[in-house]
Amino acid sequence: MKKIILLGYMGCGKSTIAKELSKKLEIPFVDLDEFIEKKVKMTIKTIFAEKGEIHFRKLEHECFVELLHFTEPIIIGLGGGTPCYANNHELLKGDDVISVYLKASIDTLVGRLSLNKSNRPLIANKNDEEMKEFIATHLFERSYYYNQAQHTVTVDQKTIEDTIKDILVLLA
Ligand SMILES: Nc1ncnc2c1ncn2[C@@H]1O[C@H](COP(=O)(O)OP(=O)(O)OP(=O)(O)O)[C@@H](O)[C@H]1O
Ligand SMILES: O=C(O)C1=C[C@@H](O)[C@@H](O)[C@H](O)C1
Ligand SMILES: [Mg+2]
Repeated sequence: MKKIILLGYMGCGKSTIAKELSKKLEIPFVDLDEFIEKKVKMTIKTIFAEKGEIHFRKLEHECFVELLHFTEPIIIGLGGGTPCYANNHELLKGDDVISVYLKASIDTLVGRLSLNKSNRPLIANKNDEEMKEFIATHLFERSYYYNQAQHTVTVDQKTIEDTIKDILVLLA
């Protein structure tokens, strides 16, 4: 069984969808952000604050490669920025992986992230208006990398179940 990789902007639902998909397929789920946190025994927030983003991106790449070397099937939920650094987008195209971009509109992302931003260092200090502008620009810059995924599933106005169904169709 190939490794399933879910990717997309912060708040698109990678962790949520991966957890549910993991239950359905009975394949373990590894969240890259959590894998990094366990490995270095620091939260992402603290890594950014104390070591800086460049250090985080290096760690993120190393951990992503480590997960791809696991021999057993796994579902990997990437960090929001993972495909956009260290040529990680090239790793989305291998024969041994199925990569799925969970595509969310700016409004969907702002709606979800405004409720829960304190642990997301890139947006933690922004109000809703600033966040909308930031996400619009950032999503535009990142789309090239997200679009390197083998598949795209749109998540706007869909329940978690709807999105899972769309992914299962791709995997069938
Ligand atoms: N299909 C959905 N419908 C409604 N809410 C959702 C859906 N998917 C996720 N959410 C909600 O959106 C929020 C963000 O989801 P989640 O944390 O899974 O995103 P993420 O892509 O893993 O973000 P990050 O990159 O920051 O880790 C959560 O509060 C979650 O409950
Ligand atoms: O979009 C990003 O660059 C990030 C998303 C999160 O998943 C974390 O990996 C971190 O907060 C950076
Ligand atoms: Mg997540």
